[in-house]
Amino acid sequence: MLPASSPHTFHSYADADALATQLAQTLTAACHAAIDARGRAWLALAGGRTPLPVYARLAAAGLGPIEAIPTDERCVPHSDPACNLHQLRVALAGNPEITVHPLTCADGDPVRSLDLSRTWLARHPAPFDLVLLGMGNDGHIASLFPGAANLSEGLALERGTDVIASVPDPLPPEAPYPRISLTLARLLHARAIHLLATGQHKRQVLTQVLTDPQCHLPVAALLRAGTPIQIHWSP
Ligand SMILES: O=C1O[C@H](COP(=O)(O)O)[C@@H](O)[C@H](O)[C@H]1O
Repeated sequence: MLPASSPHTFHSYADADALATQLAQTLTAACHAAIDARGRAWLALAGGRTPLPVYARLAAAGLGPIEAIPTDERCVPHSDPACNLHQLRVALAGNPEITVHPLTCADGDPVRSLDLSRTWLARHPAPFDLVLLGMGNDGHIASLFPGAANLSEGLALERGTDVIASVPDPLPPEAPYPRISLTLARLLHARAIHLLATGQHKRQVLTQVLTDPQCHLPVAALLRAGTPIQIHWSP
């Protein structure tokens, strides 16, 4: 899957269950190392459906203090099942030592949410101990969508803006909402970065990105940034 010169590592699993078990062990080990070194683990965790079994396994592990934020958020109320914060908190609820902080206001208002997330991230500048990213069928990562008007701001590699508000164009039918997203530069400010994808369509997207230099999907910007990424895939 990867050219010999690639800085990345590709992990292929027999099925989604095996992927979730192994990836949860990897997250657990990273959290233990961070807690031993710095007293807490500091994570950015993908939203969407694919990582939820990983989070359920992580919540079941004996860990220590973990603070996390979503990599991105849908601008909906926190009580809405489409809210990444909501899903993360539900999946991690079994472990009271894990705190997930919001990127948005409780009502999901995009303008005030951008202000909130910028202020909050400015106060929390430490590199993430681990970033777990998902990927959409359209090659988006976090909420950095191919058709967004301000995508270039979100993908810029110079540190400056930690978070952007954007509107996917077209809106994805499964989650048609304005978004708040960490920028690629902020996501790369991390000790370890993992990318999670399941299914044949997402594998084709990854293959295209890794083999076609003319492919300019957001996930391509991640994989060409020069930072080693651990890619996890299963059917
Ligand atoms: O909208 C989003 O989509 C991606 C992928 O989600 P999945 O359900 O296909 O796993 C996700 O990584 C992102 O955090 C989320 O907001």
